[in-house]
Amino acid sequence: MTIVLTPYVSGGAQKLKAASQSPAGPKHGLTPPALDDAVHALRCLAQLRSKDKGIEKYIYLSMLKEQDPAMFYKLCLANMSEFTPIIYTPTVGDACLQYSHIYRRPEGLYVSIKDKGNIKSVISNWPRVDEARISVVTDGSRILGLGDLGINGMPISIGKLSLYIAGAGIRPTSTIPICLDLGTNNQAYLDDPLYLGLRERRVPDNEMTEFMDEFMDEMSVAFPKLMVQFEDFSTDHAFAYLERYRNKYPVFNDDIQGTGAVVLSGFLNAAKISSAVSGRPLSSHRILFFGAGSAGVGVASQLMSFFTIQGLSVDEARERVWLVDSQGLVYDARGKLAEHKKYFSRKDYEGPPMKNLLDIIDYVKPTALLGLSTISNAFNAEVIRAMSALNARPIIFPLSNPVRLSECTFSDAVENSNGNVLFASGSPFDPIEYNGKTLYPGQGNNMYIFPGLGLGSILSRAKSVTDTMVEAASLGLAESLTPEEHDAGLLYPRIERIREISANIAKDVIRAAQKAGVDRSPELREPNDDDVYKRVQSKMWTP
Ligand SMILES: NC(=O)C1=CN([C@@H]2O[C@H](COP(=O)(O)OP(=O)(O)OC[C@H]3O[C@@H](n4cnc5c(N)ncnc54)[C@H](O)[C@@H]3O)[C@@H](O)[C@H]2O)C=CC1
Ligand SMILES: CC(=O)C(=O)O
Ligand SMILES: [Mg+2]
Repeated sequence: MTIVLTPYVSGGAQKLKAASQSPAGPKHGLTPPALDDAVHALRCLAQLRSKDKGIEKYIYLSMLKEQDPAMFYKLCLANMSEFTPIIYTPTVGDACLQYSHIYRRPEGLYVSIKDKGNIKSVISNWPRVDEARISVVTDGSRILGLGDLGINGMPISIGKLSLYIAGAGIRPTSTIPICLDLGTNNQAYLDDPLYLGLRERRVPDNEMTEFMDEFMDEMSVAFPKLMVQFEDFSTDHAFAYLERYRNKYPVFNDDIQGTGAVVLSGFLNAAKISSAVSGRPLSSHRILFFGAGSAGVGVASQLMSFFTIQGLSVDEARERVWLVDSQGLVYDARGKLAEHKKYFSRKDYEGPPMKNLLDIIDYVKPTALLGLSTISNAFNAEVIRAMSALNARPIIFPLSNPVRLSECTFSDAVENSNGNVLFASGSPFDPIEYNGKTLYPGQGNNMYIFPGLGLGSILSRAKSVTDTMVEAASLGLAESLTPEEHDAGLLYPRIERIREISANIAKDVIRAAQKAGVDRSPELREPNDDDVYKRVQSKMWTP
């Protein structure tokens, strides 16, 4: 097995660019006479905007990032709401689906099951330009809502790290995108002559766990200051490996914890608006989850703290949550349940299986409906109308990605709720004009959380990522709305402010790490919050 790796910052074109420059300025003759950085930025944007298809824009930006990372990140930061749907969801979903076909060059670390027993030497091939601080690791088994994409999952690790760099100022050379190749059960890829991964079905769990133990151990030895973000592992493995490693290494699972944190934050802001209209106490909200996988259960667990903050006991908080999976309402009397669904399984329903979402809404009478099911249009007009009949301001969050799997669109939610919906989706939708008013959709995506959570964990040198650190990230995000954003009815801050938001979240995460006693940066313990915030900002890499 040949392992080839080159960090994307050292491509051939970049070497040519370096050769064309000296500290005193461009070497005469190696660049066009009128090349100017500010004008070139406009040229790059024009080239990007001249492309019709999302995937072409993705390829263009991917090349720009390799050739001129500073220009890429400068443009990204200046145009966040235009760039994120290209480098991240939804277009990154297409890039994953087609990765083996659009592949140009290696962009991360590929570790395969064939390397078991020899992972140390594979990792040692990673070029050490800077000390690695953050790695996003996927096994490609559940990429967004697109299923098992095998090695084609690599762009998700790359995309998340681009957001770490843009959104939290992590140095590009301190990041490692990783895709683990443990085979794939995707028959179309196994049959595809261009497929870049192992042409084998996924290995059994015991073999995977031996591999993961070796991988995590060697990573921690090779990169002692590294923080690992697990991404898009299929649900059973997502829970299992988070539990297995979370007290041993600095690691978190973005789909369980990052999603939990971002949804808690948006839910807090939505519930306050909804309760102000209905007069209903915050503690009496009733939350129906459509989808009970890693994301659904991760969010449900995080939302427990919404209720415990209002003074409910843990048992009372659990009573405010109902789960629905592909078999319908999740309840004990239904029979055998997957381990991760048991905690929220209802004990107070013993009737026949309840499958129809309208029937379930009629039974539960939810104030909030959250979709993490990958089923597009599951929240159809009737469902939205049923939620609107129950609530003056219904909370409806279709959170599945990419956008074509969203449980409903923003315009459907607005139309069928007469403009009253409190809305957040996983992938972005455009604002809508409704009755002479501009309505803005929230984007309830973990991209608001992981950059700040990662940065705070790195700067505090956290030994592990505690639940209190994740909760701090969530509450920090909820509190970061400006008065203008509140007045515009936003549930999340504008993405253009991502650096300021990430710095604030990082400060709160550092404080939580200190409280939990898992920090290893004593120099951050003495300064007050303002000074910690300034130190965080001063550590951010700026293109
Ligand atoms: N907005 C965000 O930041 C995030 C969104 N997600 C999205 O959440 C979705 C789910 O992710 P996971 O939980 O990891 O996947 P999963 O595959 O583990 O879970 C899907 C769940 O939906 C249920 N389901 C499937 N068909 C159904 C049907 N017809 N009716 C009712 N329930 C049905 C399944 O039983 C399962 O419980 C994905 O689309 C993913 O992109 C995941 C993480 C973050
Ligand atoms: C956003 C994300 O992490 C997901 O859809 O899996
Ligand atoms: Mg994910």
